Amino acid sequence: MEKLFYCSKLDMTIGKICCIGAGYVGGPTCAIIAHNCPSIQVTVVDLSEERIAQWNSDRLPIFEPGLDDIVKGCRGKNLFFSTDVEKEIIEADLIFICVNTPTKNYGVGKGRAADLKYIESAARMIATVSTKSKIVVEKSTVPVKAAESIANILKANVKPGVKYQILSNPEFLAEGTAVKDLLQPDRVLIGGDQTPEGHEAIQALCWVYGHWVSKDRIITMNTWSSELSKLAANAFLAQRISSINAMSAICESTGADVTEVAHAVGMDTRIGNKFLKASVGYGGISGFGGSCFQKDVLNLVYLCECLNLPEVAEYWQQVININDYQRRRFANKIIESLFNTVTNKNIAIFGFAFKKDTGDTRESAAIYICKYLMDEGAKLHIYDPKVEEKQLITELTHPAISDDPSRVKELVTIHKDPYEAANNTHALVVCTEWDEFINYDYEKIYGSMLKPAFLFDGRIILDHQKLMGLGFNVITIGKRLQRPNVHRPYAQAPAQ
Ligand SMILES: NC(=O)C1=CN([C@@H]2O[C@H](COP(=O)(O)OP(=O)(O)OC[C@H]3O[C@@H](n4cnc5c(N)ncnc54)[C@H](O)[C@@H]3O)[C@@H](O)[C@H]2O)C=CC1
Ligand SMILES: O=C(O)[C@H]1O[C@H](OP(=O)(O)OP(=O)(O)OC[C@H]2O[C@@H](n3ccc(=O)[nH]c3=O)[C@H](O)[C@@H]2O)[C@H](O)[C@@H](O)[C@@H]1O
Repeated sequence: MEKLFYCSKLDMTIGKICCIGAGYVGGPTCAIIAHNCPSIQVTVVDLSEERIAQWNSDRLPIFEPGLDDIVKGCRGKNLFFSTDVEKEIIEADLIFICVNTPTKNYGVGKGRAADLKYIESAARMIATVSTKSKIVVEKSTVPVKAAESIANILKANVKPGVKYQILSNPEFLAEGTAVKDLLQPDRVLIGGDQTPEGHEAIQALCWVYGHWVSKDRIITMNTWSSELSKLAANAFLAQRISSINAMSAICESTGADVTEVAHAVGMDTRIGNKFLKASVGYGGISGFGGSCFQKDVLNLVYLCECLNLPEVAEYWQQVININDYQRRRFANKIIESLFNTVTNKNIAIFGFAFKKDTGDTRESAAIYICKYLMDEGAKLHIYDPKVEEKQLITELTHPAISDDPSRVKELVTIHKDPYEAANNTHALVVCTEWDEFINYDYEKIYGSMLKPAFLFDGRIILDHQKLMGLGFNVITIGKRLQRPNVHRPYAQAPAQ
């Protein structure tokens, strides 16, 4: 049996880990810890009975390639899912706070600041029930100095003999590749107090990750640097996507091809090709989606404003503005191409998840494309291989998307088969880069559509020349396509 890590300053051994929040991060992260650390008992708790029941069932609440096998391999041995939040907190030596931190939709900072109410309630719960010392690890993405608030809540309510150390350990996994990202992380980041007690807590968490991550990939620093590094990393990634999307607009007006531009730029080793080529291929449609980029960049903008750094806030706000612009631009292009009206036209939507290999729809570009088309009265026929019907309807009937749920019902049909979705439509819009879309029988699809048949490839994944050969009018991002053998001169700059 492995010797467990003993923290002399807190007088405890790391034998039990509890994770508060059984979501996209808490579930996979703890499954990987349990898989790699058989001597540690890991329990993931959540207030949602439905979510915990799903984690304990054959159908996990989230789709992540490779996750099923890992969960099934350790569930019931050293990995548990429970709604008994209090009991698990009491027993744990180390607690991950992995709750959601959405953008605030009320009060001060509405629409920009991170809503920390779930973090605070988790911290208060720990403070209320703990009867022994603990290391509390902030894994949720938070504004800088949030760990200080957690520490203040814990210390203000501390029981005699109980001590706490607070660490920041932000998560960098991406959905769809969570298992790979967790098993082979680029880096694990741990921030803590620069005191002997803080260093020991940092070492305890390094020991946990050290079971499968090599030492040179585990970096430690002060808490505030760690918190800011997470926001900075997401802001840099989002900025790259907005940069290439801004270029895509120039490409469409000049005859340049954004794929070629991204290739040329990305060959510079100082710049690198990641999140450039993909941004054209994956994010081209309408900028970035997903639960985090927008929320975290907005969170950074708000932080800058609070710190009285308006120029810095404005700089990062532009990343969001370009993303919004890209979304709108693509929807407008669909409407313009369809002879400036989509009212009562049938439009097939291929893909609703915010990226491939996930069923997550949060902030998905497809939601906004659907919204803009529904606003114009288009009839949508949606197909996604992983998104559940209930989830899809919840997104489209959200008050920010539609103020009339009955109208959504009238305009939207959800299909289980892509060929059915495309049948009798005026246009087909690819919104997610699912691999299966590449190999469909487009000849069959073309044959079943109304003519002229339009195909809008928002992810730049299809063979455009082949599709045009079949008869489709193909429109994509960052490139003007010409029908084979048809000569169209480039647009000239407007006359002075
Ligand atoms: N989704 C992602 O790919 C990534 C997310 N993050 C960050 O990780 C955090 C969690 O994100 P997700 O897992 O996506 O969120 P999620 O919404 O999927 O999961 C959060 C869970 O916490 C539960 N919860 C909230 N308050 C609770 C409480 N007091 N007690 C027990 N359970 C509670 C909710 O019921 C929910 O199931 C966020 O801060 C996010 O920014 C970081 C990296 C990647
Ligand atoms: O904090 C988070 O939540 C996570 O956010 C992103 O992960 P995720 O949102 O799951 O997925 P990404 O692969 O980053 O894609 C985000 C969005 O950007 C788009 N994208 C991605 C890459 C690209 O080059 N261009 C582009 O538009 C995707 O289509 C998607 O809509 C980061 O990649 C993770 O490191 C981070 O941990």
